[in-house]
Order: sequence, then structure tokens, then C-alpha cells
Amino acid sequence: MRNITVIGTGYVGLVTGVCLSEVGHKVTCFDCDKEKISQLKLGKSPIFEPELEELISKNVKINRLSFTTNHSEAFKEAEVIYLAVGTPQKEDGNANLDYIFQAAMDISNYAKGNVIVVTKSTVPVGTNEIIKSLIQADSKNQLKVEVVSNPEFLREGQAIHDTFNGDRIVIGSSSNYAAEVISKIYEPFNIPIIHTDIRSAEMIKYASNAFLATKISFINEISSICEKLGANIDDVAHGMGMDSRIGTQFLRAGIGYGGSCFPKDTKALVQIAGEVNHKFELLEAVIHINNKQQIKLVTKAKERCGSLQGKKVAMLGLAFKPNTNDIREAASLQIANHLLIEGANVIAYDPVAVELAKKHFPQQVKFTSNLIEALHMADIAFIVTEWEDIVKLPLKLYEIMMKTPIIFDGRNCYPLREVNNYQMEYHSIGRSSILNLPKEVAYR
Ligand SMILES: NC(=O)C1=CN([C@@H]2O[C@H](COP(=O)(O)OP(=O)(O)OC[C@H]3O[C@@H](n4cnc5c(N)ncnc54)[C@H](O)[C@@H]3O)[C@@H](O)[C@H]2O)C=CC1
Ligand SMILES: O=C(O)[C@H]1O[C@H](OP(=O)(O)OP(=O)(O)OC[C@H]2O[C@@H](n3ccc(=O)[nH]c3=O)[C@H](O)[C@@H]2O)[C@H](O)[C@@H](O)[C@@H]1O
Repeated sequence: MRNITVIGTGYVGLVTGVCLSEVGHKVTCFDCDKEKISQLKLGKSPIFEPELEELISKNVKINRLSFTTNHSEAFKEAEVIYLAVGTPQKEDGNANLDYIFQAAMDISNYAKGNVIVVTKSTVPVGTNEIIKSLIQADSKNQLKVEVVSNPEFLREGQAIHDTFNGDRIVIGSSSNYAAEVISKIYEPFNIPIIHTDIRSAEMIKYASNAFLATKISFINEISSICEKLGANIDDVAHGMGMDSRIGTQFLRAGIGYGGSCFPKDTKALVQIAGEVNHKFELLEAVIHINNKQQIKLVTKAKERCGSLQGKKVAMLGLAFKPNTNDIREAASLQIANHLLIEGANVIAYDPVAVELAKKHFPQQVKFTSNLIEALHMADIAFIVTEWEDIVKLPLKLYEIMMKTPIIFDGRNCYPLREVNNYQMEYHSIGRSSILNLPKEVAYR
């Protein structure tokens, strides 16, 4: 059992802290956001994540997990300190390391004795070395510090599951002692551990996210070609994925990748490469393709309808993927902005992300947590997030509720043979359109 402090209670910090306490370590989660910490003290999670609140309550009750905004309390007994603060994108595409450096200064000022600092945040290659020298240079307490790069691979919406069932744990360190301590901490997870030098561990994270993003942009390009040639992307992806060298995952064509990581990490890797005079042309193309793909539904709707002026568009889904309320870099924001430019009236539905979205979307967008209300008398429906209630919505309801059931499905939620039984017009990604609207309701 180790005394562990986690800095940052976003997705990564909170899930890491909770899971480490669940396997028996004593964990203090520290955040400078007072509101977040007071919510957490009441057992309320600031993020929507299955199983998380139950695990928080359980481990707080047995005194293995606590939350604080107080520096002295956070660091006084820490043997191992996890850094899990945000590394958002700067305007030029580089990762913003201000939070990392602030946290390093806090460690330097408040930690005592010997500590191992484990970086979970995604940081450019070389950053852990800077963290170490920053902490040591400023320490008043003659701290002896070792650093470990331990990148995080969890997915939002299944973060607890991923933490206990990851494919690998990467431990990058130049200290055998530190690497051993951290390996021991992870022993109860029973996940394969790989040991590398620090720089390789930092690169594994960026390369993994960039590769997954590349798979998505690749399949999206194939889907555009399928549409023109009359092939079906679902069958094509299935047939490709059965080759174990290719693999079935991340071959779902759609409206591109969003979220707090792929967009920022791909741009950061282009910058990292640029700094050593390597133009990462492949990744630049991946990013460019994704930008086009995010507004693909608007492009299709304009091609189909001409003007969208004054049309009621029901946008189904705001979150960047199901099972999360995260709207960071979600395609929904791009889509809403473009629809407003075209003069459409937008009503957006999401089961959990509406409150957050209200703070970030243009004022003209109307919101509802009621799917049927969104569809009522709509001229067009856009399917943006494949939430279960959307996937399971009886297709008949589009027919009944909409003024003209014209659907642009960005997530291929419905099998074409099923859609074919209804009087609707249905355009999806990488598949033939179904044009079953009766003449009298056909959109002009
Ligand atoms: N969100 C995800 O699914 C994943 C994120 N990552 C990486 O993990 C890192 C964290 O990501 P998120 O958890 O999404 O971040 P986030 O931005 O949601 O949360 C970061 C938290 O750190 C706190 N914070 C910032 N500076 C602080 C300081 N000096 N002292 C104490 N608290 C401080 C903030 O108040 C905030 O609560 C990023 O580098 C990200 O790229 C990696 C894998 C998955
Ligand atoms: O670094 C990170 O933050 C994390 O980024 C992603 O996780 P996450 O962003 O939570 O979500 P994913 O499930 O990977 O989906 C990302 C985006 O890609 C899209 N996607 C995913 C898969 C696919 O086949 N097609 C597709 O369009 C999703 O709709 C979503 O918008 C990675 O999967 C995690 O391994 C990584 O830890």
C-alpha cells in the first residue's frame, strides 16, 4: 500500500485516483477547483462516467480516498504523486504546459522527503525531464525526485472498465527504483507492463492517438469513395477488419473524431515533429480530412436541399460520443455553427450534455432533453451522436413526428434494409441513400 497524491480531478486524475484506492492504496486527490472538490466531498462526480460515483462513495467511506484543495494536506504524506492536469491546445497547435509547470512548482514547494512524480497527462517528448529539473531547482525542502512517464489510454464513457482491463501499462523511467515502485503499485491490475525510457513512453501516447485518428480518417475517406461507387462502407469495414493485421476497431465511418484528445494530440504531434524539422504530412492530411468530415452532414444537406434558410433542423446528439457529457471538440458545435450560417433553425437534443452545451453553443440554438420534442415538425434530422435511445428509436416516429422525414445520419445507426420499410429519405455515411418520401411530402 502506498500513499499517493493525484493532482487534477478531471477524467484522468479522478479515475486514476479512484481505481488506485479501489486496489488498496491510500489516495488523496488534489484540485485547485474548489467547486469540483466540494462536489466530490459530497460524493458527486463532476463527470458523467458509469460506476464512478459508486466507487467514490465506497472508498471514501473506508478512508482510502479523500479530496482536498489544501496544498499542505495534499502533499504532506505523499510518496508517489500523479500529475493528471490538463494539457490543452494552444492557438498554434502546441500543448499548453502551464498547468503542468504550476503543479511541478507546487510539488517543489510542498512535498517532503523523497517522491516519485508520475506523469499521466499527455505531454510532449522531453517534458518529464523539464518537470524533474523544475522541481529540483526550486525545492526548499531538498526534495529527491524521480520522474516516471506513465501515459493514460482510457476512453471516456468506459474509463473504469478501461483502467481495470487495459491492454498495457507503459512505464518510462531512467530510475530502476522508481520503475519498480510504480510496477508494484499496478500489480493488482494484472495488466501487461512495458518498461521504456522516458522519451519513448511520452511518444507512445502521441503515436497511439495519432494512429487511431489515422484509422478513422482513412475509413472516412474510403466511405466517401464508397458513396460514389455504390459500395457499402459497413460491409467494407467488416471485411477489412476480419484481417487480424488490420483489426476491427476504429473502422467506424462517421462524422469524424472529436473529444478532448484526438484533435489536440494530433495537432500537437505535428508541432512536435515540426520542431525537429520533420513535416508530418500524413498526420496533417488526417487532420484536414477530419475537419471536412465533421461538417459532412451540412454539406450533404446543402447538396440535397439547396437552401436551408428557415428550415427546422433537429440535431440529435451533442456529446462527442455516447455515454459522456463531454462536448469538447464535438462535431455538434461545428455542425450547429454551419447550420446557423445557412439560416436554419436548430433544435438540439442530448440526454445528458444539454446543460454544458448551453454554456458553449451560440444563443440561437434551442435545446431539449426530449427526443420527440426535437423531431416535432422538423424539416430535417441530423444524427450526430449514436446514443442508445437514438439507435433504438422506432423509425416510424421520424415518419409521424417530422414535417418531412429527411434524415442525415452521421453514425449509420440504422440498417438500410430496415429503413427501406418506411416512407422517409435517409442519407448516411458511405452507403447508398434511400429515397422513399411520397411525392406529396417530398421536400422542394
Ligand atoms: N480525458 C481523457 O479521456 C484522457 C485525457 N488524457 C490526458 O490527461 C490529461 C488530463 O485530461 P483531463 O482529465 O481530461 O483534464 P481536465 O482538463 O478535464 O481536468 C484537469 C483538472 O486539473 C485541475 N488542475 C489544473 N491545474 C492544476 C493545478 N496546478 N493543481 C491542481 N489542479 C489543477 C483542473 O482544475 C481540472 O480539474 C491531459 O493531458 C489529457 O490529454 C489522457 C487520456 C485520456
Ligand atoms: O487520449 C485520450 O484522451 C483518449 O482518446 C481516445 O478516447 P476518447 O477520446 O475518450 O474516445 P474514443 O472512443 O477513442 O473516440 C474518439 C472519437 O473518435 C470517434 N470514432 C471512434 C472510433 C471509430 O471507429 N470511429 C469514430 O469516428 C468517436 O465518435 C469520437 O468522436 C482514445 O481511444 C483513448 O485510448 C485515449 O486515452
